[in-house]
Amino acid sequence: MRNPRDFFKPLAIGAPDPVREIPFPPSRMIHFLDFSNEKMVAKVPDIAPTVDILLGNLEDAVPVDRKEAARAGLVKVGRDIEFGDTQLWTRINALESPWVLDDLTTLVGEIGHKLDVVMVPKVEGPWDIHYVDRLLAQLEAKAGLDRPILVHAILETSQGVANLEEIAAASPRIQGMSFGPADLAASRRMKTTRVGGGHPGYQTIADPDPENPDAPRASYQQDPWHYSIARMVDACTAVGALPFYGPYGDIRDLEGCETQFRAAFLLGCVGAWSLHPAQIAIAKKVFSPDPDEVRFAKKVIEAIPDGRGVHMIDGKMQDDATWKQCRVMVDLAEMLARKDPELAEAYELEPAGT
Ligand SMILES: CC(C)(COP(=O)(O)OP(=O)(O)OC[C@H]1O[C@@H](n2cnc3c(N)ncnc32)[C@H](O)[C@@H]1OP(=O)(O)O)[C@@H](O)C(=O)NCCC(=O)NCCSC(=O)C[C@H](O)C(=O)O
Ligand SMILES: [Mg+2]
Repeated sequence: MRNPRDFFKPLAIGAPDPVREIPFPPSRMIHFLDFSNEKMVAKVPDIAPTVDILLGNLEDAVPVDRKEAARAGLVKVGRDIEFGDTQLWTRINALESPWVLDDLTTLVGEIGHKLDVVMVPKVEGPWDIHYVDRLLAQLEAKAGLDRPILVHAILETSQGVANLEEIAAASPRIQGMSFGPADLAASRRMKTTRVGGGHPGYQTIADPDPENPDAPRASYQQDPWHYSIARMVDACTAVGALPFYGPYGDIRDLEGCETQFRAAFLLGCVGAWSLHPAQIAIAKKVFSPDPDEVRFAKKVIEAIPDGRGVHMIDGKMQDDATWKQCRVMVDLAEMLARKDPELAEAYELEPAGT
């Protein structure tokens, strides 16, 4: 095991110091784009200001014969476009693939100063993060970067989920995690062909009524991703990293997407992937707290300035712990209000610059 005293030392001579705190700017949606797709690229100037994170996807969904074009397209966009406060991420090819070395060397060398986070697919254990960590340090030193590029791990295999605590703690670069429900379902031999979301086959059923055994029994669809999301949230927040829900593949099912995103938000995720422009507004709505909840949280904080003792507010018991819950809500609202004047108004908070 590495000497714990060295955890925050750069892994290459001349590489920037690792961050001590993971930055948490607005991160409600990671919008996926294939930069070899001309139609999508044409939409970048309009889409970039509307999303919190724009991601150049190089991995699955990019055909093999367009891998290099997707990488070159991302380099061009990274060079040509100023993103303001929109983060620029990439999803590199899998570590076992023939493209990943060129992905990292090209992107860090050409647009490393613009790149905030590298998403690494199919991470199986801390050893995958250690590999990327050292390589990024070498490339950052070579490129003369003055801030480190962070790493986001995608959990897409049962081994990755089994090791997620070790993955989260593997490097100070770990920005956060998402899970890839399609790859993960395949790895676990789950019997679903869907990309995230629920399944009508995953149900609980009420007991038969002894008085009326032939009566229809109430049955409810369950969330097959609950366990994975909850574990990921704990692993990430335990190390100060950010958990995200992954993709919702049924693009036309906007209600299903909203419901899945909201369940993840409630459990602690800060955002989700958007695969199509229609999912951007959903993520924005779901991962921005509800104005009524923010109003109530502000009321609690104003009524209990020191966050101590027990109080009744609107018929509900409030104490030190509920005060912290309210702080989570208001801190998020304040952070989003600094970016979005409409939200600032909805939350009755001061927008940025006032
Ligand atoms: C899913 C799509 C293939 C759907 O595309 P399309 O059929 O073209 O949809 P529309 O006709 O409704 O599109 C309308 C216009 O919008 C443009 N468009 C579509 N998607 C995007 C986008 N993401 N960003 C910007 N613009 C977009 C279309 O080009 C149309 O333009 P125009 O004709 O000029 O009006 C497509 O949305 C898509 O490819 N999305 C990204 C898919 C992706 O990235 N997949 C990988 C991530 S999910 C994954 O990897 C699984 C995971 O790893 C796991 O294991 O679970
Ligand atoms: Mg996948």
